[in-house]
Amino acid sequence: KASHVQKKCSLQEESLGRGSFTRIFKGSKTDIREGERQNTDVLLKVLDGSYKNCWESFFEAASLMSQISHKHLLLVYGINIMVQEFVKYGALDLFLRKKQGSVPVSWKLDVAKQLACVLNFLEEKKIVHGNISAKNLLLAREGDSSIGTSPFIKLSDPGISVAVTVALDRIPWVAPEVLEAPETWGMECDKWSFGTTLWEIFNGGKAPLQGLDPQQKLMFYENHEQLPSPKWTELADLIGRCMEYDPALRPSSRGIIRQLNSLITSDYELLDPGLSAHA
Ligand SMILES: N#Cc1ccc(Nc2nc(N)cc(-n3cnc(CCO)c3)n2)cc1
Repeated sequence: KASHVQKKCSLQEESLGRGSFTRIFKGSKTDIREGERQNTDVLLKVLDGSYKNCWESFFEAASLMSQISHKHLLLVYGINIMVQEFVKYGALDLFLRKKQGSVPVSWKLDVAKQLACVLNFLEEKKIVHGNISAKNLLLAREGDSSIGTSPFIKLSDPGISVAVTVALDRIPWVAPEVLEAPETWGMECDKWSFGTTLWEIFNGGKAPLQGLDPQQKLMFYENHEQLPSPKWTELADLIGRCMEYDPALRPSSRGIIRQLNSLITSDYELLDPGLSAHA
């Protein structure tokens, strides 16, 4: 198992001065190996915003240095700053927990459909995301039915690949076959995670299998268990089909979109609005 090496870079506020195109800061990185913590002083060179057009050569130089080593050559630990667009309302799981179930079913279905659409896009490009979850769905627009605006989500980067982190803490998002044989996993693993994310969306952003320790989580897969079904049977069916232990039985993204559309047209919410509150 890849040892769970956790890195944290803390950054001193004031800069130590300026390089030609960069600002430099003193920081420290903390590695945790076999449970013990090692602090290392680091120097962070950040490219000046005004020179952003020369970031290619900045990265080229840095990556060249990180590929060779010599006792008189400066060690480059990594090029580890990713700059993302700031998404206004942040991660969906936290948003749903804050909203405490006051989010209408139609809002949740809209978000589920948007995720199914981007899943379909990735499937057509033959790209496996590998880390679909509510915490990796970012809410760019809150959506307010009273003024007729709908939510808008953005799927975040997969982050560190599953193989690197201890996949156990990714249960029940990581597909079972990925734990079995990481090299065999393919498109279907994103369908499994889609099912888990659907479950999160309709359970107020609660983390599934919370409180289970890694051993118990492993048993959940060993015993081919399923997450507790939501009351809405059509939704439970869709989640169950996505979280099939046999990858070949999981629906295609087009199948998922079709089934979601049929959910939307069903008059579930009209039946008894009270019901949908806790769907
Ligand atoms: N209160 C608040 C609040 C917090 C954050 C954002 N915005 C934003 N933009 C991004 N590009 C990425 C993330 N982000 C959040 N959690 C993760 C890790 C899990 O994916 C990534 N958050 C907006 C509002």
